[in-house]
Amino acid sequence: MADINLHNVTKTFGDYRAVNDVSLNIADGEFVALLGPSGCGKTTLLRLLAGFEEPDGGVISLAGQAVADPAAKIMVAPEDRNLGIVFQSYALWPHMSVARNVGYPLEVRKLSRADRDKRIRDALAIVSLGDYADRSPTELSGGQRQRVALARCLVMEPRAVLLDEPLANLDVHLRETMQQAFLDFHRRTGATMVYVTHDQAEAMAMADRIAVMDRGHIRQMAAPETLYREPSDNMVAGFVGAGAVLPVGGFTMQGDGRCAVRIGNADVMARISIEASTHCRAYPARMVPSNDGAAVVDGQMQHQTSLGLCLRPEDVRVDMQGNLTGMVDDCVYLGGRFRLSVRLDGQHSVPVYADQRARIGEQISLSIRDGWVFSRQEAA
Ligand SMILES: Nc1ncnc2c1ncn2[C@@H]1O[C@H](COP(=O)(O)OP(=O)(O)OP(=O)(O)O)[C@@H](O)[C@H]1O
Repeated sequence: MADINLHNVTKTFGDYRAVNDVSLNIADGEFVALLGPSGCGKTTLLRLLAGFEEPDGGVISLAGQAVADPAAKIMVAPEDRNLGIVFQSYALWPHMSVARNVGYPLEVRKLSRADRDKRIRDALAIVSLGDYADRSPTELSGGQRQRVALARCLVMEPRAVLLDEPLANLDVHLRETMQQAFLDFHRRTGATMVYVTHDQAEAMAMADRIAVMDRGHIRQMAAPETLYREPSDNMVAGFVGAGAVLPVGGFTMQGDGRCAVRIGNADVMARISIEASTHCRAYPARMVPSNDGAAVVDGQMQHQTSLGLCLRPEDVRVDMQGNLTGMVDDCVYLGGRFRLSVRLDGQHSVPVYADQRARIGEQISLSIRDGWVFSRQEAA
């Protein structure tokens, strides 16, 4: 298995930059998801890794060795990169048994019968299909077929496995089962895996780290919980997890990476990104004493910057003593609890989990116990 490195990689179709100056490092054995809306460049990035597309600029390396570097006229062919690739369509031969499908790449490479049989047995065991070796693929479910496709790429002992929306054709229930199958596969093989999806729940459930893509750029690459709790910008905050972003006019630092922001008539305590706090401190700042005697800094926005407060449903509570009030816009039963959408100021809605159903139009009090303040300015 191998680490994967991309340095300033660009791919243009006509005058459209489908992949725009992307740099990222994927560690040996890491499971990384490429996540983003349709057309953001995920598949193009995967195809560049696989060698099906040639970059216009930048360098792609596998295990420290350049496999694509136009400036140095290096372009290693897909079959020489030794990568396993799994697509949405399983591409199994219907007239061959499961075992023969899995072992076919080894036949092509003229491995001995004994060698082939052992590798096929091991690969089928890893995807829990040992008992299905003699079946035809037509006698398998969609999830089982996808596992055969995984086993087939595993017999080649690839340096990494690239997966392009492999669950897109499966129903919701099977997708969940298969997520677990992919996780088991990853744990058992220690394979480096790059997984393309536009489904954030799928990416969050499986990946060690997620690269969020938008219009050819990587907006943020981080562990799922970091993306969720500390999105770097508006696009990531909106795309990953349910939540709301409220505009913030200014903040008061509290000295422990937290700040107070004014929402309506209430002060809300929130965590703040270093970028947002330093950017605003560049503006003439004022040291003022806080109630407990610690020094605090008043931050105000520069004109060209805007700050956002990202709130997740678990940050907000229905609270009779809460100092915010709003009107219930929506109430959805999730099983065990309700998710409300509450409009705070006639303009901005926040998500809230509640134990009880609320009436649409009802006025309720809320308290906010956490949030994340970030700079809403996005890279071009
Ligand atoms: N061979 C091509 N020729 C011209 N344009 C292309 C080609 N391949 C991709 N594109 C364009 O590049 C952009 C990125 O496409 P890509 O398939 O990488 O997106 P994606 O994020 O995988 O989307 P989806 O989730 O819908 O598959 C799109 O605007 C697409 O139309």
